[in-house]
Amino acid sequence: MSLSSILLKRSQLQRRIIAAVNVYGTRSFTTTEGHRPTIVHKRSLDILHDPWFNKGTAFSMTERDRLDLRGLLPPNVMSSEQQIERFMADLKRLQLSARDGPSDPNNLAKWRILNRLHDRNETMYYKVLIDNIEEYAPVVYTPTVGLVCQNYSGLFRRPRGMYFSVEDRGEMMSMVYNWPADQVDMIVVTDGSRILGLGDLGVQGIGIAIGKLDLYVAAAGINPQRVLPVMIDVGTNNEKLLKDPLYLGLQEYRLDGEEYLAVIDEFMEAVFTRWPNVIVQFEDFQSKWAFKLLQRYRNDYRMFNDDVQGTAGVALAGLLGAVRAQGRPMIDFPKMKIVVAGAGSAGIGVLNAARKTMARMLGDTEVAFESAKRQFWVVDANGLLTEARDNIDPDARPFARNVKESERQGLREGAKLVEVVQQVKPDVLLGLSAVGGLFSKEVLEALKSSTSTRPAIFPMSNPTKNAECTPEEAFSIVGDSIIFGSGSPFANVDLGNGHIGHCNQANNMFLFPGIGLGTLLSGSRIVSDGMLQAAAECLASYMTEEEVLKGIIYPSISRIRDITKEVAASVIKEAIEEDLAEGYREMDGRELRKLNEEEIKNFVMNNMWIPEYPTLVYKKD
Ligand SMILES: NC(=O)C1=CN([C@@H]2O[C@H](COP(=O)(O)OP(=O)(O)OC[C@H]3O[C@@H](n4cnc5c(N)ncnc54)[C@H](O)[C@@H]3O)[C@@H](O)[C@H]2O)C=CC1
Ligand SMILES: CC(=O)C(=O)O
Ligand SMILES: [Mg+2]
Repeated sequence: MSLSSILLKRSQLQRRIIAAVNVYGTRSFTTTEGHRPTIVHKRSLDILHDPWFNKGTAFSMTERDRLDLRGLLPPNVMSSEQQIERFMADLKRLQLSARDGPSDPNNLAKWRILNRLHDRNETMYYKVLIDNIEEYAPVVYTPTVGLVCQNYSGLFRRPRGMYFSVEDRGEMMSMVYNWPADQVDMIVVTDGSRILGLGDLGVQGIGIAIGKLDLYVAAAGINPQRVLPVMIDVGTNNEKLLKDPLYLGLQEYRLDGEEYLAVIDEFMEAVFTRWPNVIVQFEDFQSKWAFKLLQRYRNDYRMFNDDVQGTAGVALAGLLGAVRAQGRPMIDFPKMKIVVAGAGSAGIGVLNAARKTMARMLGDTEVAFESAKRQFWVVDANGLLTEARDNIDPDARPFARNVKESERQGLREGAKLVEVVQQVKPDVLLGLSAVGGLFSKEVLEALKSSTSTRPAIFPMSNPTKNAECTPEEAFSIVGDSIIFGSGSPFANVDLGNGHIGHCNQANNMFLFPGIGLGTLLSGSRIVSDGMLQAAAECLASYMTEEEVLKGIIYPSISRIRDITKEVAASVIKEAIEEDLAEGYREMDGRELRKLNEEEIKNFVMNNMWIPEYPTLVYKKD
């Protein structure tokens, strides 16, 4: 369509609006409704990106179908009045200070500025992000992404990603074609049911999928044109959102049981039909579904669950780092006593991975596997988990302590965290409970009697406010020699004696980009346990002895591209060893098998997207 005809169409539209205003006096810009339609020569995202034609969330369902917009907007259709109310509420909120975490009160304002750049110029956005990753990862990712999700109704401007809702049942197979890209490498999908430690945020959880994919681009060099954030809106059980007139999602209770599964099945079938080589990362699904969906799909689709599997690998690397930091060999790992607070998708994932690793180190026998579980004490919302507990969650059952053994240790079913720490004197206290401040003064005091020379404290819950303790609390109460790793970033602590207390970031961001990239480039049809184990081992051995002895057990985020390259190469190597590697593009499985370790790393690096402007030329269709 020529520029002059666009301008003509626009001036026609303008005239019609003016005429409508003249006829109806004070009526708003929706007065074109019911009149002769405006002919547009665009569809899909092109309409949403055109300020003249875009109506955002006000596109009716029939218009969405007519214009190939289905799935490109949150499901709740809003009136123009509601849109303005939402905009004004957000504008007013700007006047309140957007405080998030102790370190930076302006993070939400920074997010808005970065988000506007993201909408205008993706290359520049990613260049800014990559070049300043240490400063802006906490803005596009945890902790600020949590605040963004909580305020998403107000922050929503230009849609990003796809929304599949209950209302789309039976339509998903065709809807996926509304997405403009013929190639999609990476999807991050959430149903919004457990966003970080913030609970059920419904459709607003799309922010977490966007934030994770930002790291896929920044860390793994996945081409931003080939990523797709997805929100599956099956309702919400968040009472506040159910009553909020400005909420963008479906205002009904969450679907459950077979009906829920049918929606996720339909989504998986649709995306793998259009993009057979895509990798789907499941993110922030409530535990109840996280494990079930993983078991349901992992043998048939290229998918993994980041909270269960990515977190497990990162925690395992931290646990092994804690052994090394004591100057002990890694093989001492099976002797560690570990208290885990939180038995949800993340906690159970960590427990399973750590137990398996211990068993492998002890000879990989049934007996070793059985005895390894005795190294763990699990405390959830109901206290210490023992076999005396009613209705134990099947995924947690293997870690329930024997009642008699516990009594001998002075512990009973439901014992408080502080009692468990007092009696067990653990080497490691790890939190995945989502309860801010759970590692209270009393708990940390109790940890002073740890039998370890360097107790490790991992308050891994996100965002910052949900961390089980701060580094200041941990170092000041337990002592200068501790190892500290938190899910969200904290600044190092000045210990006041010329020494620095190092704050590691124990976050799955060090693994998921490499797992995704390695799977993509290996061409494996599944993400195997071996590939995940290889990723974790690579991270565990990445730090030098000297760094580890200083308490630095994870890399700085400024090295995230390098660690991601290493992790991806390990994943590819393992896929080759397991005979799963089918290759990527011109590098088919046979060629891939010929590469040595260095060549695999070069192959990975050469396939990482870098933010540079390409030269553009125009060619008529
Ligand atoms: N650092 C990282 O890379 C990651 C951190 N996480 C964080 O882990 C947290 C938990 O995630 P999920 O396991 O998926 O959540 P979840 O809701 O499935 O599990 C939470 C668990 O904590 C327990 N809990 C609640 N109150 C407790 C208390 N007072 N004492 C001890 N345990 C208590 C619950 O019983 C439940 O077992 C979230 O904050 C999330 O942000 C999750 C994945 C990765
Ligand atoms: C980091 C992450 O995946 C979470 O907190 O859920
Ligand atoms: Mg997560």
